[in-house]
Amino acid sequence: MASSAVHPQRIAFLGTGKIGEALLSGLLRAGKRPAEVLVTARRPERAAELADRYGVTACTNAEAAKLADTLILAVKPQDMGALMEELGPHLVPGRLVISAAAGIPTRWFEARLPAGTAVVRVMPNTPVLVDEGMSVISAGSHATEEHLRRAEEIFASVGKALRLPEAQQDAATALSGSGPAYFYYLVEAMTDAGILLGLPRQVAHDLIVQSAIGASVMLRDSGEHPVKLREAVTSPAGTTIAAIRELENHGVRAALLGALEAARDRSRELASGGK
Ligand SMILES: NC(=O)C1=CN([C@@H]2O[C@H](COP(=O)(O)OP(=O)(O)OC[C@H]3O[C@@H](n4cnc5c(N)ncnc54)[C@H](O)[C@@H]3O)[C@@H](O)[C@H]2O)C=CC1
Ligand SMILES: O=C(O)[C@@H]1CCC=N1
Repeated sequence: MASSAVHPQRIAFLGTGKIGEALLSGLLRAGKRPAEVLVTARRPERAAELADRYGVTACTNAEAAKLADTLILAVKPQDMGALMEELGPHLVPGRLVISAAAGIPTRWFEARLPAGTAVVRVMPNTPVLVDEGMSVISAGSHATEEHLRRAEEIFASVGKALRLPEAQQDAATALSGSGPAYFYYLVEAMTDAGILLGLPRQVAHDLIVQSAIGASVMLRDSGEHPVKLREAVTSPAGTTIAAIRELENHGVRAALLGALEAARDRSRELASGGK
């Protein structure tokens, strides 16, 4: 998925933690020149470490606001209010502001930035680290087609990028933003099950991870509905149906419906940078 077609513009990451660094590394892999990338962090040692590791330039939020054409905001929703206070007075008109924060709507940023600032809301996920990210992109009220294309160019360089109406961002956050965590959780639980069945931990891990990779590639490439793929594994009176009966008895399908609803609701609660 990585391409070398990233726009020759200066991009700043404000708050370069887990997702910020994942995006930064992906963008550099995709061909973005380190000289065109700025990073900020709360702790100066962290910014210096990133500058050292990636060859990018560490700076303050105020400097980033003046120097960068595109600012990618990747602090926690709870820290976004403080970041806006630092940025607002320094932001030069004409900049593109991309927020990766869960929950916070574009209108919240527009109310805190110079009038007319283009804001794009993006929900990426951590597989951007391996160029298999899923990023959902929505325009704020001053973002033009050109701004959306610039955001798409950044996120499509590290996986898939999909435009959706902003009203669907909280749902997308529950599905793809948090999604990788659900799969890791399943792998962790199934590895424990392997240990219960007497396998060494590493063997159990390898069996489950390769099964997950095989199943993912089939889901992506076969064109078959997941039900069909599952039916092909489920032999009459066999082992798989015995396991599925247990999953149904424990309400795993209902638990997933409730879990994703809870994630969507939490995203909504974060709308005002809430606690
Ligand atoms: N981790 C994930 O999988 C995803 C996270 N997000 C969003 O990305 C944002 C960051 O999440 P994570 O990377 O998980 O959190 P994190 O805590 O790893 O990263 C946030 C970073 O921002 C820094 N920071 C806080 N205030 C700052 C300031 N004023 N100036 C400069 N740096 C500052 C923190 O020191 C920290 O390093 C959140 O808004 C989250 O909703 C979105 C998609 C996926
Ligand atoms: O857990 C969170 O709030 C962030 C947003 C999506 C994934 N991680």
